Amino acid sequence: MGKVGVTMEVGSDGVAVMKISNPPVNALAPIIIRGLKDKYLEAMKRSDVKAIVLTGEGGAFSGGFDINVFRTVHKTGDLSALPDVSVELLVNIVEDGKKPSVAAIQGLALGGGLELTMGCHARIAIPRVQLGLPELTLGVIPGFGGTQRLPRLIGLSKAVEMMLEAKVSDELVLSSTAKGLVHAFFAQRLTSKVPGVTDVGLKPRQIKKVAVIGGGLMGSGIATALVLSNISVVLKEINPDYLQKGMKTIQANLRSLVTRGKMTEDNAKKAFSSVKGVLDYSEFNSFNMHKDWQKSDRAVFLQAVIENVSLKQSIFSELEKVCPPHCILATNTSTIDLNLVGEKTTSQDRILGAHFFSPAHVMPLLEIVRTQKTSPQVILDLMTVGKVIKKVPVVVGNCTGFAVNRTFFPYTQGAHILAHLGVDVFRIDRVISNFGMPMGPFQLQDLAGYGVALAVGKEFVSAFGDRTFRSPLVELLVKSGRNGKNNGKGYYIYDKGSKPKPDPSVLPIIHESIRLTNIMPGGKPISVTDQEILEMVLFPVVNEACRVIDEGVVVRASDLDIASILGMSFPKYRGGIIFWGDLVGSSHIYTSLKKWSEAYGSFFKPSRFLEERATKGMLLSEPASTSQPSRSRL
Ligand SMILES: C[C@H](O)CC(=O)SCCNC(=O)CCNC(=O)[C@H](O)C(C)(C)COP(=O)(O)OP(=O)(O)OC[C@H]1O[C@@H](n2cnc3c(N)ncnc32)[C@H](O)[C@@H]1OP(=O)(O)O
Repeated sequence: MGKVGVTMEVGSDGVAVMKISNPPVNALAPIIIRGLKDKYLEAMKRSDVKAIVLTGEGGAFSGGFDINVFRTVHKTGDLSALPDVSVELLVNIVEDGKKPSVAAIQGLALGGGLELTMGCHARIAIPRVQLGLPELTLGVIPGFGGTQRLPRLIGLSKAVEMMLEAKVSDELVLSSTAKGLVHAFFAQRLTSKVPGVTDVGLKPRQIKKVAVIGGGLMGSGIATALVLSNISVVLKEINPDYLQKGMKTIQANLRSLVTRGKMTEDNAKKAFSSVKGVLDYSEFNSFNMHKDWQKSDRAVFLQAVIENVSLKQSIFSELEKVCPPHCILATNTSTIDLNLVGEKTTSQDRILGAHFFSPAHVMPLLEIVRTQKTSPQVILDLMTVGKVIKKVPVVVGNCTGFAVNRTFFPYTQGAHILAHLGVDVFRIDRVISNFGMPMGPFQLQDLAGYGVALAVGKEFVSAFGDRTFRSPLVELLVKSGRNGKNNGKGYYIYDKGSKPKPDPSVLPIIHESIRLTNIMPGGKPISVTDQEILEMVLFPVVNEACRVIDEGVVVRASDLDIASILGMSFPKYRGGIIFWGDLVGSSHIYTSLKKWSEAYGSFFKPSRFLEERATKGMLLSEPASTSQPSRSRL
């Protein structure tokens, strides 16, 4: 770890080279800002200094203002922790200074880092530097004068305006949006720290090749993600037709990136040429035998076949016979128990789940599911593959639905209960999308297809029967010839080229389901506000998230925040499901759920963890005290 501070060396030519040092990205922490001020004042005073070159240590200029300070301000509400950089340092000292400053940029200059360069009198950069003002992604605006200088690159006469800017910036720092986004920034980085895996001195091994078994929607999406990051793929299918279909899907995925200007034709061709289609395992035993490979290199065998336990079991048994013993055996599954999948092998230590979200080459989350037997090295290796292919890997324990699907199964359930209590499905969808989800639960069901809803529903009924709402609605929809977006008819009508439109002809089917389930109190629709609709859909999700934390399915509560943002598109600016739950307050969530469980049944019953947190007035995100027995599945 380099020394944190600002250094200055004055050459015989009268140029003072000032270097910001705060590894890894030279964030502008208060100590750096103080250092800059001191060194600048010294440079201005010294007669041997004629000009200043401002740069950063270790290959980067600066990644911007230290985001940890925002966190402190969010905790305390005290804005005085924010130093006055825009006027005091940049206008009065740097810009107004009598000696010229040149910013020498390498690596990156982001946010406050870039604004610092704008305050200098000139800027020089090496090619391929990363420049940007990403403040909005944290819910704040460039607060060091960047909004003024960037358009004009001059700001002396605009000092007053800049101060007003500074005022808006201060207000935004305290907004719940900034709090949520800053939380998400750190929560995302924390997912890469997994106790017992990333802190025990293990080194990730290079993965150069992945065999993907199954070229359906998921398999071809995963293969696309891999070749996009230069990992070569052997795609195995069971017959030439399926194989050709899989290869075509990969090609189409790549072509759509070219069409959208995200990659060049040449690169797409190169990527496609690193997929090899095969129909048997004959190629697999030569994996890791390549002459260029180090002993420590590994290959991953990833099965992306349909959710069928015996099929997954037999594939792993076959793989165990044909592939070298140090290869990793992963399976893409969204719900199936991993202990079961590995049961018929003696390779449990190298078996783990790689749950990609569809479309796999687009969605950023990779849920890595470990069992009690998976070795830390194998987990670390798959985390590394995840990062290489630009996913955010979140390591979770084994249970039905793992972290994301399990936490979110009550989302659709709550919406269905409301519909059967007589609340309009389109109103429910509107309320939920106004909250910030990209679409409501009914439209989401249309998008995922009813086959998925029925299959996943069965898994949850058998695992969590005590809190599953069973209704015949989806079956009735299928019987009436609807299959959601797949066939253009669901709760909504899907006409090519136009937005989904609510379909009034679905209402009689819903009424039939209401009649069959008969849960409306006194046979009459309940009357609820939009706020109650929101809470009746989302509080059960928070409740299940509490169980997931309590059972140790996730390393820490904030991992669920990231999993909910990246896997379920929970609004990032709300910080994730647990962060939002804490903003709302465990006590309000608990009392509401209790009231609804008395009125509408056990689906709403508050979990033990929620009850305890509410009673003790503790945050849901607070780690359990060490005196409590560990129930971890990790
Ligand atoms: C008033 C001003 O206008 C306001 C501002 O300047 S707000 C800040 C604007 N700057 C930003 O938003 C940049 C945020 N940082 C990033 O996008 C990325 O970290 C990056 C592109 C700089 C580097 O990415 P990458 O190489 O993948 O490394 P990454 O893991 O993200 O970061 C490395 C470490 O630096 C930390 N870090 C990065 N930027 C930071 C910052 N601005 N403040 C504090 N810590 C920061 C990360 O938390 C991480 O810490 P960890 O190792 O303890 O987890």
